Amino acid sequence: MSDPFIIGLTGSIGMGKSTTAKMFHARGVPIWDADAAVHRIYAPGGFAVEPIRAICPEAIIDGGVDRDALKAWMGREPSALKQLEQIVHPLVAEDRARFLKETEADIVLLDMPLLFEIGAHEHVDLVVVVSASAELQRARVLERGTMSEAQFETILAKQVPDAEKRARADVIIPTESIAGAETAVDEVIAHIREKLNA
Ligand SMILES: CC(C)(COP(=O)(O)OP(=O)(O)OC[C@H]1O[C@@H](n2cnc3c(N)ncnc32)[C@H](O)[C@@H]1O)[C@@H](O)C(=O)NCCC(=O)NCCS
Ligand SMILES: Nc1ncnc2c1ncn2[C@@H]1O[C@H](COP(=O)(O)OP(=O)(O)OP(=O)(O)O)[C@@H](O)[C@H]1O
Repeated sequence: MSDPFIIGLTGSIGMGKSTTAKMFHARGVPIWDADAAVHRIYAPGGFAVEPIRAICPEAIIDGGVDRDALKAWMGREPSALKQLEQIVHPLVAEDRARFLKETEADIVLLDMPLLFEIGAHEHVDLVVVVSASAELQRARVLERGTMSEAQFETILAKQVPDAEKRARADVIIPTESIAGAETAVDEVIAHIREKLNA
C-alpha cells in the first residue's frame, strides 16, 4: 500500500475542527484526532500519567490525569502549560505515527489544533483551515461552559492567530453554517480524488 494523501486540518480553538473532521469521516476519510490522542494518554494507564504525576502530583486522580486539576494548576503556575506540552507533544506524535503506519486508506485526515505551532504542516499534503468570525468563536467556546474567559484567552494567546492560519492555508473551510462547511468538504474531497486519479 502506498502512503496515504494526508489532509492536515487545523483552526483556532472553537472554530469547528471536530465538527468538520466528522464531515470528512462521514465521507469515508479516516480521522486521527490530536485531542482524542491526548485523552488516550491521560486515561488511567495512559503514557502521560506517570510523567505528569512527576510535575503535578495532585493532577492524578483515580489513576488518570484530571483536566480540572490541570487547569487549576495552570491558573497558579505560569510555566504549567509549557511543562505539560514537553510531556504531551512527543507522546502525541508517537500516536500519530502509529496511525499513519497502520492505515490502509488512500486519504486520511489529521485533526490538529497545533498543526502550525509544532511544524506538522510541513508533513501533510494539504493544509485545511476552519475559520469563522472571532465573535462567533468566543461565543461558541464560552457556551460550552468548560472554560472560563481567562482560560480561553490563555489558550488563544498560545495559538497562531486565525488571520495567519488563513494566510497559510491551502483551503479555508467557512464554519458559520453546517451547510456551507459541508459544501466546502465535498469540494476538497472531489479535488483530491481528481488529483489521485490523474
Ligand atoms: C489545557 C487543558 C487541560 C484543557 O483541557 P479541556 O478539556 O478544558 O480542553 P481541551 O483539551 O478539549 O482543549 C480545547 C482546545 O484548546 C486548545 N489547546 C489545548 N492545549 C493547547 C496548547 N497547549 N496550546 C494551544 N492550544 C491548546 C486546542 O484547540 C483544543 O482543541 C488540555 O487541553 C491540556 O492538557 N493541554 C495540554 C496538552 C496539549 O498541548 N494539547 C494540545 C493538542 S496536542
Ligand atoms: N459549520 C458549522 N456551522 C455551525 N456551527 C458549527 C460549525 N462547526 C462547528 N460549529 C459549532 O461550533 C462549536 C465548536 O465546534 P467544534 O467543537 O467542532 O470546534 P473545535 O475547533 O474542534 O474546538 P476545540 O479547538 O475547542 O476543540 C460547536 O458548538 C459546534 O456545534
